[in-house]
Amino acid sequence: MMEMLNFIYTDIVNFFLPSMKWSIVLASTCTVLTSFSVAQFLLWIKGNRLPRHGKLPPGPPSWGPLVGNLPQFRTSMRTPHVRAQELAKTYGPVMRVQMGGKVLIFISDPKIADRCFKDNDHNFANRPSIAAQKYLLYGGDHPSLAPIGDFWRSARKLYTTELLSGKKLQEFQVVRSEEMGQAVQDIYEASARDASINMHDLFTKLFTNVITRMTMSRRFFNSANSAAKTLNETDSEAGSGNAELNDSMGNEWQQLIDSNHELMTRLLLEDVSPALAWVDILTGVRPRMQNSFARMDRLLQKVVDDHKAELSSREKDSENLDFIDVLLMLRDSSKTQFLSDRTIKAFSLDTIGAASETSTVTSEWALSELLTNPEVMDKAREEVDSVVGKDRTVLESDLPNMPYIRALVNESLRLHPPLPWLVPHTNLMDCTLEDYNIPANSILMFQVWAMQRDPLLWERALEFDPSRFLNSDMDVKGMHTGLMPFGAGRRMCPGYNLGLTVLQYTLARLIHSFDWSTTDPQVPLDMTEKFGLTSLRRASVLHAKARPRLPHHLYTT
Ligand code: HEM
Repeated sequence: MMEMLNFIYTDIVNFFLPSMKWSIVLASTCTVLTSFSVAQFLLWIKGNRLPRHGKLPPGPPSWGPLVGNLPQFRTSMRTPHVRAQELAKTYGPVMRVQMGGKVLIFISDPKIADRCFKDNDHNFANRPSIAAQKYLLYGGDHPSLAPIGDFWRSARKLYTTELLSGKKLQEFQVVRSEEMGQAVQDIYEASARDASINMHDLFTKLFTNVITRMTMSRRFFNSANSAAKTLNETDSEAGSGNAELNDSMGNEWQQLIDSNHELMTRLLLEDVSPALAWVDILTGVRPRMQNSFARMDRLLQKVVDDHKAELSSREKDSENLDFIDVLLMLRDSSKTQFLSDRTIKAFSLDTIGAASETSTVTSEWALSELLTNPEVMDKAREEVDSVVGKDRTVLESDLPNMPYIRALVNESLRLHPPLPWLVPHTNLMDCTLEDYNIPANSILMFQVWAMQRDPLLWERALEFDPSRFLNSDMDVKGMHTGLMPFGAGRRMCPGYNLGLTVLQYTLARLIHSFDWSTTDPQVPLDMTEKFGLTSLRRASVLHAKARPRLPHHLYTT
């Protein structure tokens, strides 16, 4: 019995994980089971605190307040988004599901989703909050977790003006070009050994380095021949290019990320009731979270302190400012009161978390689709060759002349949105949607994955065909009903321009520079999906082989 309950808790956690890394409510520990009857009672109260009047959305029959609808998802824990899509066919486009005392509302009709973002945007634009945010992250100081209010508005403005504006993207073009050059060189060297390349690792390094250089002028992943600083380099080593690079802090970062991911699967009973917070201390879960967070915080504090020192010694010219520099300068000029060291660290963590994994999984899926659809690869390569030729490499300024590459990225985001339910939203107040009453504090799951492959909305919905976006005004920027991999409304991803540019540039360079194949061309590539911790990934990491197709000198940075 105990083991079964343990299992159920873990399942609930896994169910929530991908879109809700900060919203993990339940997990398995022995103490949880000891406190089970108390917890069950409290959850029952929470789960049943529904509005007194009005019709609730329909949903599958629930197995009681604690277990809720988990059994209906039990056989599909690796692909709960598919199960939710199937259930919505029975229960309709506004469906209620109960999990561990929480009410989840799944929305799978684009017109209804549209109404949420237009008519009810203010109410629906909040985020669920859980105790782990306080212990593992900077709580509500993360712009992406903050409730709608003055802090969130100011933070969003800073993102859009100081990190993600057209001018800033232009300024940091050199960073993207250098990091891409490094990735191409790494692939070239692997191809000389006929080695297969772990594309997930390659993309992770590439995109993490791009965003950490934009945010803090540091590379988290090292590679030879780079003039950029690694996370731990001192100023005197910076830019020498010959400095002996020490990866220990980069490694520590990776360990911390792994440890945080593991800790996020743990239950904090404080989420069930603040009165049970002491249990989390006894089980050791909360102290472990706090310890892991303290290490990450120290690392980020050092980066902030280094920036302060560089700014005060005027080592930096005004042309060369990263996001942390800008935030510190704004703080010093007292234009922005809320910018403490803590919020600056939270901003940094937020950008890395938001930018790296989304771009990584999208690129991995796009390359997988190209490998399974050689005719698409041929068309894309024809376009890139015709624009660039074979005597130079692709530049970002070539992208406006590459409609097929743009269409390729849109089609990848259509079939493989990295966040299949967006980031969960919550409503502060009771409201109605399609005549249904939506209780306050429901968790709203927008079924983007399902809408983007709905045969009623898309011709040949499951075919990977970028040409559907050619000569069409459809795009992925939150305006087209049924296509919103970046979300829509006021919580829409502020990094969509950077994301799209990086994806188009990466794919164009890879297609232009190499012929690609799977490790065993006789075996069809496995395209199975899996809910990862923070995104919808490939079930198996993509390994691929590359063969250079340009003159040798175009592969060295
Ligand atoms: C392929 C690339 C990307 C995809 C598919 C993507 C997707 C998303 C989605 C679906 C959301 C949630 C929207 C919602 O809740 O309605 C989001 C939020 C966010 N994204 Fe992105 N994103 C990408 C790249 C980036 C980049 C490069 C950045 C740059 C820093 C970024 C920063 C953020 C931030 C800060 C939020 C939180 C916004 C808020 O809560 O107000 N994203 N993203």
